[in-house]
Amino acid sequence: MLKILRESLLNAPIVHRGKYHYFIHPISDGVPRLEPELLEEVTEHILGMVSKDFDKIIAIEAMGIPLATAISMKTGVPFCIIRKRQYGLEGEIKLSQETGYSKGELYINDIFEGDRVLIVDDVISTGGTLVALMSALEGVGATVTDAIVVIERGDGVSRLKEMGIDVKTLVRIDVTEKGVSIEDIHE
Ligand SMILES: O=P(O)(O)OC[C@H]1O[C@H](OP(=O)(O)OP(=O)(O)O)[C@H](O)[C@@H]1O
Ligand SMILES: Nc1nc2[nH]cnc2c(=O)[nH]1
Repeated sequence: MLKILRESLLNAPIVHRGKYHYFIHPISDGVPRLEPELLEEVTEHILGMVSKDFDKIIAIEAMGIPLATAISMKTGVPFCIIRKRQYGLEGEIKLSQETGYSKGELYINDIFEGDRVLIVDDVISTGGTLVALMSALEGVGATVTDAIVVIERGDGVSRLKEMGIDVKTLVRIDVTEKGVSIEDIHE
């Protein structure tokens, strides 16, 4: 299980963003090319981890989008993208996103009180993005049925756990200048 994901992570190149060792992988970057077999392996696995019914899928721009598209087509459930662009629609919510290597704004549209949402994303690292997103969704009155992220690095998952938020991941990795190593994989 997750054989293609495992192999592709072990072959991922590393680049430096300041002091941050940034791995490059089809699921988190769309580079090298994302083969349909890998997308199929990962999205099937995500669906096997879902614990409750949901009526919207939420994906964070950019690399949550291929995951949400594939899950939407498999389930028939629509997806909303949390965008880095402001639209100025009524009810739009602005979030500040801070990762290990970037800062910026995200905008939520078309999520309302009572929505039952599945969050999917490619990577969790510091957890900053999900902390901001979860608190905004709570403010709206939406219920997060599951938050599932493919690749985990750093302490984001434990940081969210301390706040009472459970995030499921498929694989936990460590990244050094030499490359990616796999610490734990959800078989
Ligand atoms: O746990 P954190 O430290 O908050 O990092 C996780 C975020 O970093 C990546 O997004 P990025 O802003 O790089 O966007 P991308 O999908 O456009 O590459 C990833 O898609 C997560 O949204
Ligand atoms: N592609 C990629 N996305 C990330 N998001 C948070 N950390 C990383 C990383 O090292 N690589």
